[in-house]
Amino acid sequence: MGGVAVRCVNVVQIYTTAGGHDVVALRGVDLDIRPGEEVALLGPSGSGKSTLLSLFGGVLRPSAGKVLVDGRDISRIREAELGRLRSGTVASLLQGAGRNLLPYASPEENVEFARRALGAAARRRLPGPAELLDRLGLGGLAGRPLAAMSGGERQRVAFASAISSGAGLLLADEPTSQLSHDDRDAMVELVHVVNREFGTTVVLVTHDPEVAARMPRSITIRNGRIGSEGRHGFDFGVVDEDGAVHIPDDLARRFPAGTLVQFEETADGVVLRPLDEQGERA
Ligand SMILES: Nc1ncnc2c1ncn2[C@@H]1O[C@H](COP(=O)(O)OP(=O)(O)OP(=O)(O)O)[C@@H](O)[C@H]1O
Repeated sequence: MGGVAVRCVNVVQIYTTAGGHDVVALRGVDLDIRPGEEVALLGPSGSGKSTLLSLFGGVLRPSAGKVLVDGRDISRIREAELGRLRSGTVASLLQGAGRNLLPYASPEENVEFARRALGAAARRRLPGPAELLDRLGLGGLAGRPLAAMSGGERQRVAFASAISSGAGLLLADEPTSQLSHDDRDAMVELVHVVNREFGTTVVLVTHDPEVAARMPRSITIRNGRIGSEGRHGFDFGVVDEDGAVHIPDDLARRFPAGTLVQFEETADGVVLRPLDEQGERA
């Protein structure tokens, strides 16, 4: 199946509300996600995470800048190609997706239903429902109607159905938010299994720091911009196009807005020193 790359170049997204007001949801996002990467998107409510997912999924076109999915510029491609991208390249898993499955059908029948639009060549190339469920470690659910399953089990079947058409990019919007701790952990493990088995690129929105910590890369969106990145348990600032770096929250409390700071290069790096009102070192 294989994963696809996602690239954002100075992406701006502006919504116009019914009242005619403009809301700037993204204010210049630069981002590269390599094929097969697993990325968590974090950030406060309203920071722009779902907007970014909608752009990656070809549901929105950016107001300015470029979004490239598998090398295709979604602001330029025609509607028909955008439709193919949405149904073939991208799989989306929404919150509570398990509720939207066929309740009296088995997992195999649900996966088969999700594959109904596939052509003959894709059917030959991709694993069938039973093999897919086995490879995802969900073979034990086979044959049981969904109505007899727990919410977590149904969500796992929804996950299998979402990726069954061979998408190279999986977009998951808070897929663990309504799950117990055990089901949440099983869902995160399923993300890793899909990534390992098929090389799928995964972008997962979450408010749960424990979920984010279990992804190899996490990106925090703040106020429509990339605020920081975490990799393998370490947090890093990200320099934007204007040379600005977002100060981590714990440091920002010590440097209220308007604080004068001096940058001093040392042998070890750069030191940031606050100045007092007289312009002297505080
Ligand atoms: N269709 C829309 N029309 C107008 N404004 C919108 C629309 N969709 C989102 N917004 C606004 O854009 C900004 C970013 O919203 P977005 O849903 O992307 O944030 P989010 O980080 O996903 O939030 P949450 O964690 O609450 O889901 C917010 O200010 C939101 O109110």
